[in-house]
Amino acid sequence: MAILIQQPHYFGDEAEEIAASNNEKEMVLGGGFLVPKTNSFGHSFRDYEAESERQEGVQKFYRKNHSYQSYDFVKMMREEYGKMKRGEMSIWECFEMLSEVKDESDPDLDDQPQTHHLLQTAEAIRKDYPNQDWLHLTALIHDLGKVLLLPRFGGLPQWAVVGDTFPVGCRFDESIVHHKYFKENPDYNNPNFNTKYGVYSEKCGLDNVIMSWGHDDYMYLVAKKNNTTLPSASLFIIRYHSFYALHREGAYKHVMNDKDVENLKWLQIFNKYDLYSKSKVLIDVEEVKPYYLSLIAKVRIT
Ligand SMILES: O[C@H]1[C@H](O)[C@@H](O)[C@H](O)[C@@H](O)[C@H]1O
Ligand SMILES: [Fe+2]
Ligand SMILES: [Fe+2]
Repeated sequence: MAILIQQPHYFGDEAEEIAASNNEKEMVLGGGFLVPKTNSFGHSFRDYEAESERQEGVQKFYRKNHSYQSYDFVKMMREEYGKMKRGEMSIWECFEMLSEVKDESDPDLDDQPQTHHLLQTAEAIRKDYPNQDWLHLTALIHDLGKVLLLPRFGGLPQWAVVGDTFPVGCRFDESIVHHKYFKENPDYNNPNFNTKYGVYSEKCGLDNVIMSWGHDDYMYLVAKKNNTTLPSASLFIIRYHSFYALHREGAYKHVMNDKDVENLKWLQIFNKYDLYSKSKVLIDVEEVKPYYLSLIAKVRIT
Protein backbone atom coordinates (compact mmCIF):
# COMPACT_ATOMS: atom_id res chain seq x y z
CA MET A 1 0.00 0.00 0.00
CA ALA A 2 1.48 3.34 -0.94
CA ILE A 3 0.30 6.71 0.16
CA LEU A 4 1.47 9.69 -1.83
CA ILE A 5 -0.65 12.77 -1.77
CA GLN A 6 -0.24 16.48 -2.32
CA GLN A 7 0.85 18.41 0.73
CA PRO A 8 -2.22 20.25 2.06
CA HIS A 9 -2.02 23.97 2.72
CA TYR A 10 -2.56 24.90 6.29
CA PHE A 11 -0.95 27.29 8.67
CA GLY A 12 0.42 26.73 12.15
CA ASP A 13 -2.33 28.65 13.92
CA GLU A 14 -5.13 27.33 11.80
CA ALA A 15 -5.80 24.31 13.99
CA GLU A 16 -6.26 26.59 16.97
CA GLU A 17 -8.59 28.96 15.12
CA ILE A 18 -10.65 26.11 13.75
CA ALA A 19 -10.85 24.47 17.16
CA ALA A 20 -12.04 27.70 18.73
CA SER A 21 -14.75 28.33 16.15
CA ASN A 22 -15.80 24.71 16.29
CA ASN A 23 -16.31 24.90 20.04
CA GLU A 24 -18.65 27.79 19.49
CA LYS A 25 -20.48 25.82 16.85
CA GLU A 26 -21.09 23.02 19.27
CA MET A 27 -23.11 25.32 21.44
CA VAL A 28 -25.47 26.11 18.56
CA LEU A 29 -27.91 23.31 17.91
CA GLY A 30 -28.11 22.29 14.30
CA GLY A 31 -24.79 23.87 13.31
CA GLY A 32 -21.67 21.74 13.03
CA PHE A 33 -21.15 18.34 14.53
CA LEU A 34 -23.14 17.71 17.66
CA VAL A 35 -21.56 15.53 20.27
CA PRO A 36 -24.16 12.97 21.33
CA LYS A 37 -24.64 12.51 25.08
CA THR A 38 -24.68 8.73 24.93
CA ASN A 39 -23.40 5.87 22.81
CA SER A 40 -25.70 3.34 21.14
CA PHE A 41 -25.98 1.40 24.41
CA GLY A 42 -27.26 4.46 26.30
CA HIS A 43 -24.01 4.98 28.25
CA SER A 44 -21.52 7.82 28.17
CA PHE A 45 -18.74 7.27 25.67
CA ARG A 46 -15.66 5.45 26.92
CA ASP A 47 -17.25 4.48 30.21
CA TYR A 48 -15.17 1.41 31.05
CA GLU A 49 -16.99 0.84 34.32
CA ALA A 50 -20.54 0.96 32.99
CA GLU A 51 -22.35 -2.37 33.11
CA SER A 52 -23.16 -3.28 29.55
CA GLU A 53 -23.06 -6.26 27.26
CA ARG A 54 -19.60 -5.09 26.19
CA GLN A 55 -18.07 -4.58 29.62
CA GLU A 56 -16.75 -8.05 30.39
CA GLY A 57 -15.17 -8.58 27.00
CA VAL A 58 -13.51 -5.17 27.06
CA GLN A 59 -12.13 -5.82 30.53
CA LYS A 60 -10.71 -9.18 29.49
CA PHE A 61 -9.19 -7.50 26.49
CA TYR A 62 -7.35 -4.92 28.62
CA ARG A 63 -6.12 -7.52 31.07
CA LYS A 64 -4.27 -9.25 28.24
CA ASN A 65 -3.22 -6.06 26.53
CA HIS A 66 -1.65 -4.58 29.67
CA SER A 67 -0.03 -7.85 30.69
CA TYR A 68 1.64 -8.63 27.37
CA GLN A 69 2.55 -5.26 25.85
CA SER A 70 6.09 -5.00 27.21
CA TYR A 71 9.12 -3.11 25.92
CA ASP A 72 10.67 -6.27 24.46
CA PHE A 73 7.42 -7.37 22.84
CA VAL A 74 6.97 -4.03 21.10
CA LYS A 75 10.57 -3.92 19.87
CA MET A 76 10.13 -7.36 18.35
CA MET A 77 6.85 -6.45 16.62
CA ARG A 78 8.17 -3.18 15.19
CA GLU A 79 11.15 -5.01 13.80
CA GLU A 80 9.08 -7.79 12.28
CA TYR A 81 6.26 -5.69 10.83
CA GLY A 82 8.62 -2.93 9.76
CA LYS A 83 9.83 -5.32 7.05
CA MET A 84 6.54 -4.84 5.18
CA LYS A 85 6.51 -8.19 3.50
CA ARG A 86 2.77 -8.80 3.74
CA GLY A 87 1.95 -7.82 0.19
CA GLU A 88 0.75 -4.78 -1.71
CA MET A 89 -2.73 -3.40 -2.14
CA SER A 90 -4.58 -0.19 -2.83
CA ILE A 91 -6.04 1.86 -0.03
CA TRP A 92 -9.58 1.06 -1.11
CA GLU A 93 -8.83 -2.66 -1.21
CA CYS A 94 -7.45 -2.41 2.29
CA PHE A 95 -10.50 -0.42 3.38
CA GLU A 96 -12.76 -3.16 2.06
CA MET A 97 -10.85 -5.77 4.03
CA LEU A 98 -11.93 -4.03 7.20
CA SER A 99 -15.49 -5.14 6.59
CA GLU A 100 -14.33 -8.45 8.09
CA VAL A 101 -12.80 -6.83 11.14
CA LYS A 102 -14.42 -6.42 14.58
CA ASP A 103 -12.87 -4.55 17.49
CA GLU A 104 -13.27 -6.18 20.91
CA SER A 105 -11.68 -3.33 22.84
CA ASP A 106 -14.31 -0.73 22.12
CA PRO A 107 -17.11 -0.17 24.65
CA ASP A 108 -18.97 2.13 22.26
CA LEU A 109 -19.26 -0.09 19.22
CA ASP A 110 -21.23 -3.27 18.81
CA ASP A 111 -20.25 -5.80 16.22
CA GLN A 112 -20.57 -3.50 13.26
CA PRO A 113 -17.70 -3.76 10.81
CA GLN A 114 -14.89 -1.25 11.02
CA THR A 115 -15.64 0.08 7.54
CA HIS A 116 -18.71 1.80 9.01
CA HIS A 117 -16.66 3.43 11.70
CA LEU A 118 -14.19 4.77 9.15
CA LEU A 119 -16.93 6.21 6.97
CA GLN A 120 -18.76 7.69 9.95
CA THR A 121 -15.59 9.42 11.12
CA ALA A 122 -14.63 10.67 7.68
CA GLU A 123 -18.10 11.94 6.80
CA ALA A 124 -18.54 13.71 10.14
CA ILE A 125 -15.22 15.51 9.87
CA ARG A 126 -15.83 16.33 6.22
CA LYS A 127 -19.04 18.17 7.10
CA ASP A 128 -17.31 20.43 9.59
CA TYR A 129 -14.03 20.88 7.68
CA PRO A 130 -15.07 20.76 4.03
CA ASN A 131 -11.82 22.26 2.80
CA GLN A 132 -9.39 20.03 4.68
CA ASP A 133 -9.41 17.05 2.37
CA TRP A 134 -6.28 15.65 4.02
CA LEU A 135 -8.33 15.29 7.20
CA HIS A 136 -11.05 13.39 5.33
CA LEU A 137 -8.49 10.97 3.96
CA THR A 138 -6.78 10.68 7.33
CA ALA A 139 -10.12 9.74 8.89
CA LEU A 140 -10.78 7.16 6.20
CA ILE A 141 -7.44 5.44 6.74
CA HIS A 142 -6.70 5.98 10.44
CA ASP A 143 -7.79 2.48 11.51
CA LEU A 144 -6.65 0.53 8.44
CA GLY A 145 -3.86 -0.97 10.53
CA LYS A 146 -6.50 -3.24 12.05
CA VAL A 147 -5.89 -5.55 9.08
CA LEU A 148 -3.27 -7.03 11.42
CA LEU A 149 -6.14 -9.10 12.80
CA LEU A 150 -6.59 -10.86 9.45
CA PRO A 151 -4.75 -14.10 8.63
CA ARG A 152 -2.99 -12.49 5.67
CA PHE A 153 -1.30 -10.05 8.04
CA GLY A 154 -0.39 -12.60 10.66
CA GLY A 155 -3.80 -12.91 12.36
CA LEU A 156 -2.59 -11.14 15.48
CA PRO A 157 -4.71 -11.38 18.65
CA GLN A 158 -6.90 -8.39 19.54
CA TRP A 159 -4.64 -7.34 22.42
CA ALA A 160 -1.79 -6.76 19.94
CA VAL A 161 -3.84 -4.67 17.51
CA VAL A 162 -6.58 -2.55 19.09
CA GLY A 163 -7.34 -0.62 22.27
CA ASP A 164 -5.76 2.50 23.72
CA THR A 165 -2.00 2.80 23.34
CA PHE A 166 0.66 3.97 25.80
CA PRO A 167 4.45 4.36 25.91
CA VAL A 168 6.56 1.40 26.97
CA GLY A 169 9.98 1.90 28.53
CA CYS A 170 8.74 4.27 31.24
CA ARG A 171 6.10 4.26 33.97
CA PHE A 172 2.54 3.38 32.95
CA ASP A 173 0.50 6.45 33.83
CA GLU A 174 -2.41 5.98 36.21
CA SER A 175 -4.78 7.63 33.77
CA ILE A 176 -4.52 4.70 31.36
CA VAL A 177 -7.75 2.70 31.17
CA HIS A 178 -7.74 -0.31 33.52
CA HIS A 179 -4.32 0.64 34.86
CA LYS A 180 -4.53 -2.12 37.50
CA TYR A 181 -3.74 -4.79 34.93
CA PHE A 182 -0.23 -3.42 34.38
CA LYS A 183 0.80 -5.20 37.57
CA GLU A 184 1.02 -8.33 35.43
CA ASN A 185 3.33 -6.69 32.91
CA PRO A 186 7.00 -7.77 33.21
CA ASP A 187 8.09 -4.11 32.93
CA TYR A 188 6.03 -3.04 35.92
CA ASN A 189 8.71 -3.91 38.43
CA ASN A 190 11.71 -3.29 36.19
CA PRO A 191 13.64 -0.28 37.54
CA ASN A 192 14.87 0.61 34.03
CA PHE A 193 11.31 1.04 32.85
CA ASN A 194 9.20 2.10 35.79
CA THR A 195 10.30 5.66 36.45
CA LYS A 196 8.78 8.87 35.10
CA TYR A 197 11.32 9.09 32.27
CA GLY A 198 12.45 5.47 32.08
CA VAL A 199 14.61 5.16 28.94
CA TYR A 200 13.51 8.64 27.70
CA SER A 201 14.47 12.20 28.51
CA GLU A 202 12.72 15.55 28.86
CA LYS A 203 11.24 16.83 25.57
CA CYS A 204 12.89 14.01 23.63
CA GLY A 205 9.91 14.06 21.24
CA LEU A 206 7.26 11.40 20.71
CA ASP A 207 9.18 10.21 17.67
CA ASN A 208 11.71 8.77 20.07
CA VAL A 209 9.15 7.16 22.33
CA ILE A 210 8.16 3.56 21.75
CA MET A 211 4.40 3.04 21.89
CA SER A 212 2.55 -0.17 22.64
CA TRP A 213 2.14 -2.18 19.46
CA GLY A 214 -1.04 -1.99 17.44
CA HIS A 215 -2.92 -0.61 14.45
CA ASP A 216 -1.75 2.96 14.98
CA ASP A 217 1.97 2.38 14.79
CA TYR A 218 1.62 -0.19 12.05
CA MET A 219 -0.34 2.17 9.79
CA TYR A 220 2.20 4.88 10.53
CA LEU A 221 5.05 2.58 9.51
CA VAL A 222 3.21 1.64 6.31
CA ALA A 223 2.74 5.30 5.41
CA LYS A 224 6.38 6.12 6.17
CA LYS A 225 7.71 3.13 4.26
CA ASN A 226 5.80 4.29 1.21
CA ASN A 227 7.32 7.76 1.50
CA THR A 228 3.94 9.31 1.99
CA THR A 229 3.58 13.02 1.47
CA LEU A 230 0.71 13.22 3.94
CA PRO A 231 1.39 16.17 6.27
CA SER A 232 2.99 15.55 9.61
CA ALA A 233 -0.31 16.34 11.38
CA SER A 234 -1.92 13.48 9.50
CA LEU A 235 0.85 11.05 10.44
CA PHE A 236 0.62 12.23 14.01
CA ILE A 237 -3.12 11.55 14.06
CA ILE A 238 -2.63 8.09 12.60
CA ARG A 239 0.13 7.22 15.03
CA TYR A 240 -1.29 8.60 18.27
CA HIS A 241 -5.05 8.57 17.91
CA SER A 242 -5.37 5.77 20.53
CA PHE A 243 -3.04 7.53 22.97
CA TYR A 244 -5.85 8.83 25.19
CA ALA A 245 -3.56 9.25 28.20
CA LEU A 246 -1.88 12.02 26.20
CA HIS A 247 -4.58 13.64 24.10
CA ARG A 248 -7.37 13.40 26.67
CA GLU A 249 -5.68 13.15 30.06
CA GLY A 250 -2.62 15.30 29.40
CA ALA A 251 -0.14 12.69 30.68
CA TYR A 252 3.35 12.22 29.19
CA LYS A 253 3.57 15.88 28.13
CA HIS A 254 7.12 15.94 29.54
CA VAL A 255 8.44 13.92 26.59
CA MET A 256 6.75 16.04 23.90
CA ASN A 257 8.74 18.48 21.80
CA ASP A 258 7.45 21.67 20.17
CA LYS A 259 6.41 19.91 16.98
CA ASP A 260 4.36 17.41 18.99
CA VAL A 261 2.61 20.26 20.78
CA GLU A 262 1.64 21.74 17.42
CA ASN A 263 0.38 18.45 16.00
CA LEU A 264 -1.55 17.59 19.14
CA LYS A 265 -4.02 20.37 18.31
CA TRP A 266 -5.08 18.56 15.17
CA LEU A 267 -5.28 15.24 16.94
CA GLN A 268 -7.61 16.73 19.53
CA ILE A 269 -9.88 18.01 16.77
CA PHE A 270 -9.81 14.66 15.02
CA ASN A 271 -10.56 12.72 18.20
CA LYS A 272 -14.02 14.24 18.61
CA TYR A 273 -15.06 12.80 15.28
CA ASP A 274 -13.32 9.48 15.79
CA LEU A 275 -15.09 8.97 19.11
CA TYR A 276 -18.45 10.67 18.89
CA SER A 277 -19.44 9.71 15.36
CA LYS A 278 -19.86 6.10 16.54
CA SER A 279 -23.55 5.34 16.12
CA LYS A 280 -25.96 2.93 14.53
CA VAL A 281 -26.58 5.30 11.63
CA LEU A 282 -24.91 3.68 8.68
CA ILE A 283 -23.46 5.50 5.72
CA ASP A 284 -24.17 4.30 2.22
CA VAL A 285 -20.74 3.25 0.95
CA GLU A 286 -21.70 3.45 -2.71
CA GLU A 287 -22.91 7.00 -2.31
CA VAL A 288 -19.68 8.35 -0.85
CA LYS A 289 -17.23 6.01 -2.55
CA PRO A 290 -16.61 8.27 -5.59
CA TYR A 291 -15.53 11.12 -3.32
CA TYR A 292 -13.06 8.99 -1.38
CA LEU A 293 -11.79 7.38 -4.56
CA SER A 294 -11.11 10.86 -5.86
CA LEU A 295 -8.99 11.55 -2.77
CA ILE A 296 -7.21 8.25 -3.17
CA ALA A 297 -6.63 9.08 -6.84
CA LYS A 298 -4.19 11.71 -5.64
CA VAL A 299 -2.36 8.75 -4.19
CA ARG A 300 0.09 6.77 -6.26
CA ILE A 301 0.28 3.03 -5.76
CA THR A 302 3.75 1.58 -6.08
O1 LIG B 1 -11.29 0.62 21.46
C1 LIG B 1 -10.76 1.65 20.70
C2 LIG B 1 -10.47 1.24 19.28
O2 LIG B 1 -9.66 0.11 19.20
C3 LIG B 1 -9.88 2.38 18.49
O3 LIG B 1 -9.61 2.07 17.17
C4 LIG B 1 -8.68 2.94 19.16
O4 LIG B 1 -8.14 3.94 18.37
C5 LIG B 1 -9.08 3.40 20.53
O5 LIG B 1 -8.15 4.13 21.18
C6 LIG B 1 -9.54 2.21 21.32
O6 LIG B 1 -9.73 2.48 22.65
FE1 LIG C 1 -8.10 3.33 16.19
FE1 LIG D 1 -11.17 5.03 14.97
